[in-house]
Amino acid sequence: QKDTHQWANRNTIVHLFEWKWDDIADECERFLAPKGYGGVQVSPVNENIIAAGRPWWERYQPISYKLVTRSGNEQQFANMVKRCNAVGVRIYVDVVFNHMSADSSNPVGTAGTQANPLAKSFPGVPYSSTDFHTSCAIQSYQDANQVRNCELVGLKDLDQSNSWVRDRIVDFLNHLVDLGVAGFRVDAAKHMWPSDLKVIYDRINNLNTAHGFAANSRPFIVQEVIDLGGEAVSKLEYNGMGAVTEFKFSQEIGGCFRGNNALKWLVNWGPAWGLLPSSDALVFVDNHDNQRDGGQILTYKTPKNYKMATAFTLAHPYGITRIMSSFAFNDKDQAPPSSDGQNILSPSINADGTCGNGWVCEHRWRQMYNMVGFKNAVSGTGLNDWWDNGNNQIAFCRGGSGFIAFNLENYDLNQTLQTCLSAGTYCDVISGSKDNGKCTGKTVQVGSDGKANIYIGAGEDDGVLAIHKDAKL
Ligand SMILES: O=C(/C=C/c1ccc(O)c(O)c1)N[C@@H](Cc1ccc(O)cc1)C(=O)NCCCOc1c(-c2ccc(O)c(O)c2)oc2cc(O)cc(O)c2c1=O
Repeated sequence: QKDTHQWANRNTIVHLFEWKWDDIADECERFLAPKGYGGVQVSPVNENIIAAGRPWWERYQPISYKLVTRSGNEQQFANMVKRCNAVGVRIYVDVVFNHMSADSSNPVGTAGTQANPLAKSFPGVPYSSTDFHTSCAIQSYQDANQVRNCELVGLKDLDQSNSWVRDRIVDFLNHLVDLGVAGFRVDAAKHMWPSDLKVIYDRINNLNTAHGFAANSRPFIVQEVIDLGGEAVSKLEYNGMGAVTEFKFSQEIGGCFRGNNALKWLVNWGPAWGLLPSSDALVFVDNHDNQRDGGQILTYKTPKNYKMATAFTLAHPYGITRIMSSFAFNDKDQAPPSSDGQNILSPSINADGTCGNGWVCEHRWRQMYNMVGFKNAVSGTGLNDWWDNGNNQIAFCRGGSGFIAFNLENYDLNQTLQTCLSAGTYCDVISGSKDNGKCTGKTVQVGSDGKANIYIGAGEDDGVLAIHKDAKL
């Protein structure tokens, strides 16, 4: 089921990776709702293994479906969902039900539950060995059967065709729907049979009307399918049942905004690039996993290019957009910020609205939240009036509601361009904001012909200029 977002013009999701429930609730009220974010993807809510050094990926090793993690307990989770829904910010839960944890000596979970992965014994659910596939290692991603029926890096592989397993998963998901969540990000969907997933999705209840959802609303499902081509399993096996993470988006947009592929080629950005149909594609510049992979993927570590790629992602009509909000890391396994090695440290909020305590809070960067406002302002329009200089300067309109220009050349962009906007004075929402009736950054004068002089210096911080109807003086 593909459910249209509750608000056609508030549909950008932010992944508040590793944030605690109480902090997310605060962020919904003080920042996300006022800035027009539509939803939050939260880290896994179910009990996970306690691994040495508390690496971020320990949350992807389930011990049970008890709602107790380092982000908080069930009461705190329920409270967060209630507070965020109350201000129109939806909650999407990262659910891990392809597998349970990998082998480790007498592991304990974040709710204090014991397990014996070697014996495929997880009494906290309970699961026992008959609920798992016979152990085999995934040796080839060219064999679709191995990818689904064997163990991903030693993680005990649940058999979703087994009715006991299906019941436990459905109960887990329906418990979350009852608490008011709007949908799910299905981890490692590639490793589960589409037919089994379909049965499970169809058994999820309609969203809880007590939380403001219209009657008969279906959960919004995003399926994590890492498919860059060349594997036996295809993203096209999953996009009939819900949205799918489009990793090719990340890859290609990184190449373009690193300067490895001219921006002018983005004129036909979308399915023509081998990407999923727009309404099926969950798109992002980086995610919690590939931001650690290096390569083409852009991250907060290269801020100018990252802001340009994010601005393009939010300005372009293609896909369902998700913003990554990270904690700073050097080592790829690094744990989220902590002052005692056990508890997660809350982000601090600086006077200028940025975060401290090791949290990057990309979603709080002006260039990001102002582009969420741009995306909301241009809702319902297409892309028109594309312009480029034949290389790394591009610009386009969104109907008569918005205009954006990019300069990735090592020389200035200084052109009179068609902005498609009505005559007047506009604030550039990249170099500043419209604040109390004035522009804190650049001002753009649009003439009665819709044209304006657009200037983006080669050395500027951001390489983008964006104006829209809600940023008009
Ligand atoms: O790097 C990691 C964790 C990565 C990871 C975690 C969650 C995700 O949603 C994800 O996409 C990746 N984990 C480290 C450490 C690790 C963890 C567990 C383990 O048994 C062994 C090692 C690592 O080096 N992992 C091996 C390479 C990454 O291989 C993983 C993939 C994965 C990577 C590429 C693919 O094309 C693909 O289909 C799956 O998905 C996971 C999903 C999980 O739910 C839990 C996992 O441990 C993993 C996972 O290890």
